Amino acid sequence: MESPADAASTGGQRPVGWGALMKDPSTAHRQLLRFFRGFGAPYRRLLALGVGMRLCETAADLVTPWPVAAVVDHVLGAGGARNPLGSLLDVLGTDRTAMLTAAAALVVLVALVSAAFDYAGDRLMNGVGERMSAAIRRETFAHLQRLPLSYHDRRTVGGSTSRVITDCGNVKDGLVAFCSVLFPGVLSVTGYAAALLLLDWRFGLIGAAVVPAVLLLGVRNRRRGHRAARRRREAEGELTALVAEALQGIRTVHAFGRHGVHDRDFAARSGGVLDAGLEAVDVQARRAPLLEAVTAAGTAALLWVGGVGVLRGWWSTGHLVVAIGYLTGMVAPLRALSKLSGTFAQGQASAERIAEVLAEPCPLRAPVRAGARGLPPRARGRVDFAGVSMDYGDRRALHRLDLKIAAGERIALTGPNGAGKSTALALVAGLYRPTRGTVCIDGTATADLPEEWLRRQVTAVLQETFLFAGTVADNIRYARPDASPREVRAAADAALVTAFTDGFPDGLGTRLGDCGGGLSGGQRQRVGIARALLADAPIVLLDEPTSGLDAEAERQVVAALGRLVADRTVVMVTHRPALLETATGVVTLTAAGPGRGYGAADGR
Ligand SMILES: Nc1ncnc2c1ncn2[C@@H]1O[C@H](COP(=O)(O)OP(=O)(O)OP(=O)(O)O)[C@@H](O)[C@H]1O
Repeated sequence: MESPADAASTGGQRPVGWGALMKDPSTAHRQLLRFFRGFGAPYRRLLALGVGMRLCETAADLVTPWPVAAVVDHVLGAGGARNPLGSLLDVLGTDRTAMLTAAAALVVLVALVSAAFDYAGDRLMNGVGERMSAAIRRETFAHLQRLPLSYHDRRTVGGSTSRVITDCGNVKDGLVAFCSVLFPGVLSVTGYAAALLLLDWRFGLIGAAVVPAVLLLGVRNRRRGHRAARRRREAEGELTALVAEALQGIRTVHAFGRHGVHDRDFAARSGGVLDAGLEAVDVQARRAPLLEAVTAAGTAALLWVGGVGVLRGWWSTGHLVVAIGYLTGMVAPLRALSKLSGTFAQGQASAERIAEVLAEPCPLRAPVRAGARGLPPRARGRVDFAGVSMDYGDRRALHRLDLKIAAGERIALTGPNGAGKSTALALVAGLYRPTRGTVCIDGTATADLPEEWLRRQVTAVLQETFLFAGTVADNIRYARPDASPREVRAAADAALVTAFTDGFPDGLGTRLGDCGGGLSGGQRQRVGIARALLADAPIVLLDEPTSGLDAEAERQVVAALGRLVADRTVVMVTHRPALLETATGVVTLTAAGPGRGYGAADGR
C-alpha cells in the first residue's frame, strides 16, 4: 500500500478515506497501523537491528536466575542436577567461597550484558519511534497547510493546531511506548514462557495460563478506554481552539471586558476533558487489582507445584528458584504493559484524528495534468469567467458570472456587500474551485493548472496584509525567498516602504512582532505591495487595499500601487474613487434578489 508520506508528496488520493475505515471500529486499530506503516518503511534496518538487540537482551535475562540456582544447588548444598552453570562451578573444585564469588560475578556480568543490550535496543527503537513521529508531524503540517481553504473554513485554527502538536505528541508517546515497553515486553514474556516450558512442561502450563489471563485483562474495557481517550482528545482540541480564539481576539476581549464569558466557556469545556480523563483513569485503575490477583495466583500455583516437585525429588531447589525467577520476570513486563493501556488508547485516538487530516483529499498536491504541461514561464494575463457559480456549502456567493478580462486590463469589481467580489478574486487565485463553470487564465481552467505555476502568475494585496514575525525585509522576501537584498530594496523603494523604514534605526531589518505587529495600517499595506511587486506576477488582485486608511495613507498606498499595476492584468475590488480612477473598466456585481443569486453588469 502507498505510504501516507508518498501519497501526500505525490498528490495521490488515498484509496480509502478515514471515514470509511472507521466504519468497522473493531478493526480500526489494525487499519490504523496499515495507514501509518509507510512512515516506518525508511527505518526497517534500524528496527531489525533494534529487534536483534532486544532478542539478545531477552536471552541475557533468561540466564539471570541460573547463577542463583547454581549457588542453591551446588554451593548451599541443596543438591540437584541439570544446572548448566553447576558443572561450570564444579571446575572450581570444592572451594565454596570461590564458587560463590564466581556466581556473584556472573550475576553482575549477565546484568551488565542485559543492560548493554537494553541500552542499545532503547537507543535504536526509541530513536525510530521519535523519527517516525517527527515524520508524521511534518507530514500532517505539510498536508494541513495545503488543504483547500474550504477545509480550513470549517475548522478552527486552535483545533488544527491541536492535531499537529498534541495529537502528534500523543502518537509519539504511543510509538515510543511501543518500542521501549510493548515490543520488548512481548519478547520477554514469550521468552520466559518458552523457557518455563523447556524447564518443565508443568511450569510451562502455569506460565502459559498466566499470559492469556493477563492479556484478557488488557483487552477488557479496551473499547471503553478507547472511547474515553477519543472523547478526551476531542474535548482537548476544542479547548485549544477556545484558548487560541480568545488570545487572537485579546484586544476585543479587553476592549469589552468580556473575560468572564471566555472563563465560563473554558470551564464548561474543561469539564468535558475532566470527565473523559476520569473515565480513562477508572478503566486503568480497574485493571490493577485484577492483575495483581492473577499474578499472585500464578506465583502461588508455581510455588505449590514446584514445592511438591522438589519434595518428591522431581526437581532441584535451584530449578524452583529459576522457575520462580522466570515467572517474576514474565509478570513484570505484563504489569508494565497493562499500565500503558492509557497511553495506547490516547495514541490510537490521536492517530485517528491525524489520519482524518491525512485522508482529506488535497487537490493542491494533485499530479500535474498532461494538458497543463508545457506552460510558458509567464502568463500573458488573460482572465475569463465562463458561467461561474460559487456556493460555500449551501450559501450562494456568485451566480453565473461571465466576464472576459484581456491581458493588461485593470478591472474594478464593485457592488453591494456580499455580492461576491472577494469570492471572484479568490477564484482567480485558485483558492477555491467554482461550483459550476470555469475560471481560465490564458484559456486554461485554474483547476487544471499546476499549483506552483498558478502561484507565480497571480499575486494579491488584500484589505489587511498579513505579516509574519521577522524583519520587514523578511516579509517582503516572503514573495520570493531567493530574491537578492538589492531586489528587496528596489521593491521596498517602489512601494514607498523605505520612505518610513529609513526613519527606523534598523531600516528594512526592523523586527516586527507576532503577526507583524508594530506597523500602522498604511505601512502594512505598503509592505504588502512591496511583497507583491517582488513576486512580479502578470496578474494582480487587489481587495480593498486602501479601505480603513486615512486620506494621506491612502494617497501613499495608491501611489505605491501605481507601480504595482503598471503593465499587468489587474482585478480590483474597491469603492474608493482614488483607486477606481486607475481602472480601465468597472464591472458591477449586482444582487439579483434574495435567493436568486447575483449577476454582472459590465460598465466598461
Ligand atoms: N469562507 C466563506 N464561507 C462561507 N461563506 C462565505 C465565505 N466567504 C464568503 N462567504 C459568503 O459569500 C457571499 C459573498 O461574499 P464575498 O466576501 O465574496 O462578498 P463581497 O462582495 O466581497 O462582500 P464585501 O463587499 O462585504 O467584502 C457572502 O454571503 C458571504 O457571507
